Amino acid sequence: MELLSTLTMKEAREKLKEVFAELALPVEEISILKALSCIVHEDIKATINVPEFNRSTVDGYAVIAKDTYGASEALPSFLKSIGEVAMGKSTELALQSGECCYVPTGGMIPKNSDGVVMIEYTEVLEDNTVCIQNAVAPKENILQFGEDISKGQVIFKKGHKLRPQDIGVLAGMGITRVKVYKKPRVSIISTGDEIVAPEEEVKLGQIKDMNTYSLATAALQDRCDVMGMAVVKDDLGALKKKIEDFLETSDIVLVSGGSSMGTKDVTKDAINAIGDPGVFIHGLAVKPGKPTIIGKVKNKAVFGLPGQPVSALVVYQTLVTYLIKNLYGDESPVPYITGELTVNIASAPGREHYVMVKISEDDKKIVVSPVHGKSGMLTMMTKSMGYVKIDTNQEGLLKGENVKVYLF
Ligand SMILES: Nc1nc2c(c(=O)[nH]1)N[C@H]1C(S)=C(S)[C@@H](COP(=O)(O)OP(=O)(O)OC[C@H]3O[C@@H](n4cnc5c(N)ncnc54)[C@H](O)[C@@H]3O)O[C@H]1N2
Ligand code: MOO
Repeated sequence: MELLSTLTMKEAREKLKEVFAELALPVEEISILKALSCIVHEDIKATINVPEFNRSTVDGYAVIAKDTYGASEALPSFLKSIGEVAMGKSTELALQSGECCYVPTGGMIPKNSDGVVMIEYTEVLEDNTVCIQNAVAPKENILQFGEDISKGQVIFKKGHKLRPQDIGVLAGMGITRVKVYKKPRVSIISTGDEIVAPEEEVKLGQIKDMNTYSLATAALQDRCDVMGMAVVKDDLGALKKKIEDFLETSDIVLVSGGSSMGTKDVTKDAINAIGDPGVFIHGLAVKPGKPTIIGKVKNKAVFGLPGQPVSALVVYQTLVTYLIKNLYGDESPVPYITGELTVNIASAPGREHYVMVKISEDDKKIVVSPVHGKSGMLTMMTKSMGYVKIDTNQEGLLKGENVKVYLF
């Protein structure tokens, strides 16, 4: 009997990157309001300086810093006010030594001024004299020309994922449209004679479909367009036909179930029957997720994920997300936090082991404890906040050890 090959996760990722190196996503130009979480397709350079003029960061009096040295409540400096800067207006005012000028927060600093004293440290006396009760250093309370963004500087590199603050910066430079990668199109099939749709009645021996839904929403979370979802019986012809249909509109097809070596496990044959090169990985040295299949047909990716709901989602997160990020050129690491293990966790060497864990705060420490269960129990994942990785050759982790928890 043909046995599963057992590539390590690292080897599988390298292979995935190599095989799908040509599978580039198309690019589109969209409004920045639609671009949240989109991946920037080319370096974006600043088109202007921000700010474009020296700007006060407080309400107060623009001064020549030297004129305020040593000033305090007990021993103030007295400066002559030469006027006021209006918000949103340019000013021609210029300070001479011994002079000051009122500026609102965000207002333009008059010529020769190099500091602003906050209004609460000043008092206006008669004859436009202002009593200054606090000293300021040069550049204090001023946002300098180009200090935030300087024209020509690369502000977002190709591959950057846009967040709300990034969208704000683009708007601040007058860039209202950006070139980003189009979303990858993903379709999902669950196979199994026992699987019924969630809204249908189950007979004894049948189960309601979880995987189509958990995988579709995982793909949405990865900013994919979900093109199709279907449940198919364990039938080679029917599965082949459904995969082919979905390949017409999708970049990636996910099949859950039928990935193992049972007589009814037809996913591998269905992928191979569609075309070359077909399946190039069957079996990973990971737990859960051992009977994973990966194939390439019609220059697109087809994954055969294990049917067990936890295994399907873990393989999705460790491999499918990896491919999607690669298509985007998104090199951001998987977010993790570190914490201290509350118990020993055993692991059989030979497979990289992903252990679902809970995180809590105890005595100002982050503590990590395993959530027990089997890969058929999806609630094991709903009770978890992430997973801890035990390397292939490690026999386990020890209580008190600091571990990385990859969050999901
Ligand atoms: N002789 C061997 N048997 C098994 C091996 C092996 O290496 N040798 N591997 C085991 C591991 S590990 C896993 S994981 C499973 C994966 O098998 P399949 O991918 O073929 O999955 P199925 O047999 O179709 O289903 C497994 C399990 O999950 C339930 N399931 C399937 N699809 C769904 C769905 N859409 N929603 C909810 N639950 C689903 C299904 O009813 C089964 O209970 O193989 C082991 N066996
Ligand atoms: O290793 Mo399988 O993928 O969990 O039960």
